[in-house]
Formats: sequence, C-alpha cells, structure tokens
Amino acid sequence: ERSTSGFSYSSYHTLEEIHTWIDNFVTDHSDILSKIQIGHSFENRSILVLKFSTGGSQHPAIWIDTGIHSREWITHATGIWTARKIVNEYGKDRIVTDVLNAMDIFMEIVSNPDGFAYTHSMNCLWRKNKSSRPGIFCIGVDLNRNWKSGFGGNGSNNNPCSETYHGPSPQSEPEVAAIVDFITSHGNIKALISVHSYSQMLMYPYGHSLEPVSNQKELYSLAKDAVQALYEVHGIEYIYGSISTTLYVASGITVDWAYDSGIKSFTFELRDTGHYGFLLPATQIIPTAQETWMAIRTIMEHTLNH
Ligand SMILES: CS(=N)(=N)C[C@@H](Cc1ccccc1)C(=O)O
Ligand SMILES: [Zn+2]
Repeated sequence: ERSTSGFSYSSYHTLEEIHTWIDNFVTDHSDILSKIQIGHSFENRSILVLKFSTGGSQHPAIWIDTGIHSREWITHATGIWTARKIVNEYGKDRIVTDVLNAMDIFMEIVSNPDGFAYTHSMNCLWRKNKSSRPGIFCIGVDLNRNWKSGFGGNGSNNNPCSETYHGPSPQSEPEVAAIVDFITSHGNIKALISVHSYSQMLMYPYGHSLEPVSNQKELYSLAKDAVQALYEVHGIEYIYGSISTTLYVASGITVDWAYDSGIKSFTFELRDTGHYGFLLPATQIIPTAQETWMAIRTIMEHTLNH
C-alpha cells in the first residue's frame, strides 16, 4: 500500500499537496529517492529537490526543473508524473536503468514556490516570484531573466512592473541563487532541462544572442530525435531549434547560464499552442506527461552516451 496511493496524477495540486506528496513519495521509494532542501524562497518557503540515485558519490547528473514560472501548472504536474515514471521504469526500461546505474537525477518540481502559492490564492496567472524591495511598488522578478549569462540584455526588462523584469542583479533572487549554488557546488551536472509552457517547442541556447552555440549540430540533432519520440506518442507536433531563432531573444535565462557553465541544456514549452494556454485542462496532464517523458528519456540516453 503506497502512501501516495491517494494522490491523483491527473489533477493539479496546491503547494501543500505537492510537498506532502514529495514526503510520501520519498518514503515509498527510499531505496532510490531522497529529498534535498537547496534553500528558501523570498517568502521563506522551502525549496525542495528530489534526488534519484542508486549510490556512488558525485555521479554525473541530470537536472530537471519545472514551475519556474508559477502559472505554468502543466509543468509541475508533468514533473510529478515524470518522477513516478522514473522510479517505476528503473529495473524495467533499459535506458532508465542504464542512466540511473551510472548517473543521478535531480528534479526541482516547485521552482517558484511563492509565485505558485499565489496562483492558488490570489492570481492564477502570476508568473514571477514574489520578491519586493524598498521604494519599488511592483512585486516580483522573472526567474527566467535573473541568470548571469546575458543578464539585462534584450528580451528582458529593467522595469519592476514588467513580466520580464530581470531583477536588480544576476542571481539576486533566492530561488535562482539556490539552483546556481547547488549546481555549482555539485560540479558534475552534465545536462539541464528547464520546463515551461506553452507553445509546444523544444529549444536550446542561446536565447540572449542569435549566434549559434559551438555544439549546435549536436543539440539540433538531439532535439530533432527528442521531438520525434514525443510525436510518436500522441501525434503532437513540436518545433525545435535555438531559443533566439525559434522563439525570440531572451536574456538572463536558465539554459544560457547552464550552457556557459559547461552543461548541455534544453528548455521545453509544453502543450498547448494557445487554445487553453496556461489554463490547460487537467485531462491533458497525463497525455502531456507521457509524450514529454519520451523526449526527456531521449535526452537522458544521449547524455549517458556522450
Ligand atoms: C510562456 S513562457 N514565459 N514560458 C516563454 C518563455 C520562453 C523561454 C523559455 C526558456 C528560455 C527563454 C525563453 C519565456 O519567455 O521565459
Ligand atoms: Zn515560462
């Protein structure tokens, strides 16, 4: 009898429900799972990371974050389903078993806990975190513009009332600093996947510049394979390419910082293409998670072998 047996993987959940699920899920799978607190949010909520590990010390690892933009609820739900998929597939699926026998996986499901709580209480379309500073009367920094690479450049905004406000300085936000500190001190993260919604895209750096990254061919080819694996599940079509050429120029973003730190980095924009947008019905959670998993699994396999 799993203590998570009452949890619905086909529903959206509150922060408290997710934190309770994390505790129960770790208890149910304590042989392979542990919970790490990497910091606190601006409003002093715990920032939690799931660690999937079969042992060893400082295994090369893969980082996955969801929910950096709090209104993108499909991403947290996809993260939760993916976490269960990983533990269920270990020992069954050859790729997952090979990956976890050689690598660790770190997954941060609620990467913006203050904003996420706010989407449940006050404003379901809140995107930023909830930081405030003296003399500034608009709240929140865009946690996907607060990273060092290209900080303050085009595709970010220095107006605190903007949805893409980059904050006063790189890593000024505790939610970003916690990830930077964790990944930097770990020192052996090989790949990073940062999950957003919506648009149905799989992208890689750079966002801050139109210039191609040095291993553009590798990332393009992997994105192509991942998008094909995703398509084969439910026939959903993604476009793929570098962020700046596929979507728009955006500066101070997670994946550019990761890439500049020597990490192969990708970012997803999950379903849909705008019909429901951020308010994607819960009936699409499992189909979205199932197809996204096949793309993530493709990226994991490549990371293991390259
Ligand atoms: C709709 S949205 N806010 N997820 C779009 C998201 C696109 C993006 C993702 C990753 C890196 C750069 C840019 C953003 O502007 O932050
Ligand atoms: Zn987003």
